Amino acid sequence: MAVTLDGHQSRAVSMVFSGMNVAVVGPAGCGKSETLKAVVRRGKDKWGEKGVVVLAWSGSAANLVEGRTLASFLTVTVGDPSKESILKRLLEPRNRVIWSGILAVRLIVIDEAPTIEGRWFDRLEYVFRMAASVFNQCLPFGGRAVFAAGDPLQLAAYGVTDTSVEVSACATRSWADTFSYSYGESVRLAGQHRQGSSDGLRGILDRMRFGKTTDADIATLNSTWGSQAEETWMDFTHLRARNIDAAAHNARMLDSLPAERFVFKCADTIKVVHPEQVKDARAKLEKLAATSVTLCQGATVVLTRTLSADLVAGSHGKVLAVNPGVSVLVSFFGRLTPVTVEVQSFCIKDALERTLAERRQIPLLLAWAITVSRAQGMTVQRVAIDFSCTSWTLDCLSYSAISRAVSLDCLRVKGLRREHIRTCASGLRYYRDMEEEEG
Ligand SMILES: Nc1ncnc2c1ncn2[C@@H]1O[C@H](COP(=O)(O)OP(=O)(O)OP(=O)(O)O)[C@@H](O)[C@H]1O
Repeated sequence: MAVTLDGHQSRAVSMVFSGMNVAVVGPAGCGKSETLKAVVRRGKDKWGEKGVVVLAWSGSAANLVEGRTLASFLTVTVGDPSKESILKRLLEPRNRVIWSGILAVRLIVIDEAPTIEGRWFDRLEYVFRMAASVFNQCLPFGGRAVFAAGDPLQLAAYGVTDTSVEVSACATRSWADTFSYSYGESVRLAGQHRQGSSDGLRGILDRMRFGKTTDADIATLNSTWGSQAEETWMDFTHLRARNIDAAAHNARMLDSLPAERFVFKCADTIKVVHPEQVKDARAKLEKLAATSVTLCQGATVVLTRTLSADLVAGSHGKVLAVNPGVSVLVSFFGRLTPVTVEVQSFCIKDALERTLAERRQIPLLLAWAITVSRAQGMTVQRVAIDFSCTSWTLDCLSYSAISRAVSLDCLRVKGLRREHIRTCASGLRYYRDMEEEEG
């Protein structure tokens, strides 16, 4: 069910339909993704399904908003081609139908935009600009409506740091052209919908975001772990910096359950033929759904795909029963009735929605622990983070992790030290420049 937007969210939506490009930014939980969903709904009402494209960098972020990855939209299945070579390929006669799909797009919607590398944002902008009439080629994205959402003070694109040559999408010239001057605006959302203000978590996060964490904040967060053994919080999701650490925790927890194990093995259909494309397709399928998922009764799982308006990707629950290879009965936290989750099809498609590769797999993963990257964009009802068990060197990683929680009550933190809290200079610069623009 759609939420009722607050004043800032509604204003951002109205701006898009009055002809402005809009980038909504703001802290975790201020409602950027909900605003994005409202823009998509209204855009589809106005321009139809084909008139709106929803994009994100990672498969998991795209899944959360029922969108596509940038690379699949641009039909780049291999390598790191230049914007000119992407355009050249799209203009080939064999890609005529894909090109006409791009021509039909009137609204481009991008979630978690700061996680996109600058060069990929430039490529997307260039392709859309070249797909416009010659009179509109001087306009960003060829004059199409553009809406982007994300927080430059959360996780940046992979490999993008303050000293790297590559920058995040929001530090590019094409971003500035799209969302400033007379074409658009960067809009800061001021609501806070994930964390209530009552128990102090919101204040702690506000300070952490700008590198102003106090010793008292660190002590408050570390005091949430208490003296209980972590095994007593079976419904808490542990967040880890790296896949390998999340997998190790899940394996340990699975071993502690006495129930019979069931392995869901994926079934792949690959429709591309070139060996490099096949390799790339397999790597992308792996990001959408695991090769094999081992489950048993009592396991904590996360849904990796939105099944209905009130059962969204990121929902956590406990396995009640397994129908091997077919379905899993899950009791999702906060729902009275268990849900049967069936094996689903995960596809990599080209710009015209033609399937390049398909993986059939159960849309569930063991979720005693997940990575912060996978959790980005999610609200996680109960979060546990042991900072002493993995490395937390990435900028903004600690903030991105802790901000998944809804309150101090629903958070367990251990081993947090000042050096774990890193902000990102380019993110700080983004907000400072915005303030200067706003006067
Ligand atoms: N206007 C609203 N009224 C009620 N709930 C809302 C509203 N806007 C957002 N929410 C809820 O608040 C939570 C956080 O919202 P959302 O995911 O849109 O925030 P976000 O800014 O995208 O967060 P993040 O930066 O972590 O991705 C979600 O559970 C969402 O449904």
